[in-house]
Amino acid sequence: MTYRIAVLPGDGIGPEVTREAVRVLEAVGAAAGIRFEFAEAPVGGAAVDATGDPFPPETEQLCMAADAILLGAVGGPRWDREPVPRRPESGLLRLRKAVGAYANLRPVRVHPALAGRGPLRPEVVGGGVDILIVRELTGGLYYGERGVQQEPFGERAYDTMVYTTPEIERIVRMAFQLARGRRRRVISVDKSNVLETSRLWRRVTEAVAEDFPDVELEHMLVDNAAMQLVRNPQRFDVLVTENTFGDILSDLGAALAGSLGLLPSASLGLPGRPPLFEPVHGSAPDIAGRGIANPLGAIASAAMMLRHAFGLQREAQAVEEAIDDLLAAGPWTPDIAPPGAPVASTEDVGRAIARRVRERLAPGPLEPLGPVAGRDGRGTQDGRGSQDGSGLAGDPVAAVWIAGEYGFRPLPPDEPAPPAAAPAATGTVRAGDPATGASRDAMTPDALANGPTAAGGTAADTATGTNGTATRSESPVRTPARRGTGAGTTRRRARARKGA
Ligand SMILES: NC(=O)c1ccc[n+]([C@@H]2O[C@H](COP(=O)([O-])OP(=O)(O)OC[C@H]3O[C@@H](n4cnc5c(N)ncnc54)[C@H](O)[C@@H]3O)[C@@H](O)[C@H]2O)c1
Ligand SMILES: CC(C)[C@H](C(=O)O)[C@@H](O)C(=O)O
Ligand SMILES: [Mg+2]
Repeated sequence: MTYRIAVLPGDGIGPEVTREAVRVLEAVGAAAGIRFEFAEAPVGGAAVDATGDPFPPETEQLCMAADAILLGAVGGPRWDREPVPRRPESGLLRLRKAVGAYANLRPVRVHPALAGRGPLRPEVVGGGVDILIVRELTGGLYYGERGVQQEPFGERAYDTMVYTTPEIERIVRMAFQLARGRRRRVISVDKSNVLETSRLWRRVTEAVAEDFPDVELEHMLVDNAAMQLVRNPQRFDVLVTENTFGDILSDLGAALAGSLGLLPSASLGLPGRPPLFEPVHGSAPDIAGRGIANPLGAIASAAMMLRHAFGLQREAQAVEEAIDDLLAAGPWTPDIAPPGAPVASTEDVGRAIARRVRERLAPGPLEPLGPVAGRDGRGTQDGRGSQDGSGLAGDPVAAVWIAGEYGFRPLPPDEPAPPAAAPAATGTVRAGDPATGASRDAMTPDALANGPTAAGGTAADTATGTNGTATRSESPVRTPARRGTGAGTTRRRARARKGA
């Protein structure tokens, strides 16, 4: 089995951290006998310089032919005055849209060794902060109509935030599914005291929650959420929110973790499209070229790729454990080094992780890895997919995604995950995989992106049954029995377990 990885290093520290992530993947491949095929292409400012386009067609083709995409970062002052189509960030937004990467998972954990090293007191961030930010990534302000107009008094600029029921439903549903593999708490963050999109967000979230009586739902206004994340981060398990709020709150999460350089992300998307993995940070022009960027966010993103794109649980766990070891014992880049400790380079850290990964995955008698629960609450006893060997059922993310491939129909709480792919060796969990029998056309990107159809239906009307044949079904979003609580309130709703 060969896994094809499109590598888009991008700008600034992007190439520096991506190099180390690739080094670690190569170590995984060599130690575990897995073949990764890397193909590099420019994106962002580098692509503007090379071709005049921040997301050139050749890069798009490479991405579409890949099993997964690893991206560094884009942007920098050099391109800040470029017109919008030539801005590096436009390239990233086009890439995310092209692969339909609507679900951006940004885990925020505070490693015990770093609890006192960030800006917050150890008593605030110690004691097990483990948050999964689920950020909607292909809608909202980022993709709404925008413009600048000349007026007699000067200029008038506008951006618009648009969300449709299906766009909200699919991301919220994924958040609930993910919560089931964790502490079963969802905090949905919005601004429903002001924004119409947020009021729709709340209504749809309430409706989706009806299908998850075993998961506790709380709504929180985004301004309060920012404060609560700093005051009491242990309170959060899964935080689901729209695009802009998720962008801002995840950088705040980085301050909890100790450094922006630590945070990884996985962006999962539409059937038949490759998922995207990138650190949360940007191109960090202030430290670019100095070899001191922290590569752990990029390396942890590679670990998420192993798990979510390829179903390689054991290998992902080996990388994550190597990161944990290193956070405790060093070497550390300057952003996380304890006072007085020698500081290491980006490359030193990458090499140290690669060495630890090789040791962990070396052939020979292995120590039992034990349950993997912890990081996102995923994993199984054998550390490689589900215990029945299906390779997917033990992984809530994969299961959710598969559910999505079948048309984002409601997955009733007690219903087992849909048929899983053949054993982990079959690799990718994307739809269209012959192993799953799923149709690549299970749900068209247009239907998902555009929401309600002219006929008044929703994208869910074209849902596809588990046998891969097209069926018509009602919209999975029901009219909520109870509406959101309206302006300015935060409400907690605890639900009893079904049948309990
Ligand atoms: N996904 C992306 O590609 C992405 C994300 C954010 C920002 N950007 C772009 O990056 C450029 C710079 O933006 P910014 O300065 O606001 O944000 P940034 O994330 O690049 O940097 C913010 C701060 O965090 C530090 N930092 C970031 N990554 C680090 C790492 N790996 N190790 C150590 N320190 C790290 C930087 O030195 C800086 O002080 C802009 O052009 C922006 O648009 C791109
Ligand atoms: C560079 C920018 C477009 C991007 C975003 O806002 O999504 C970045 O801030 C991120 O968090 O990935
Ligand atoms: Mg950001």
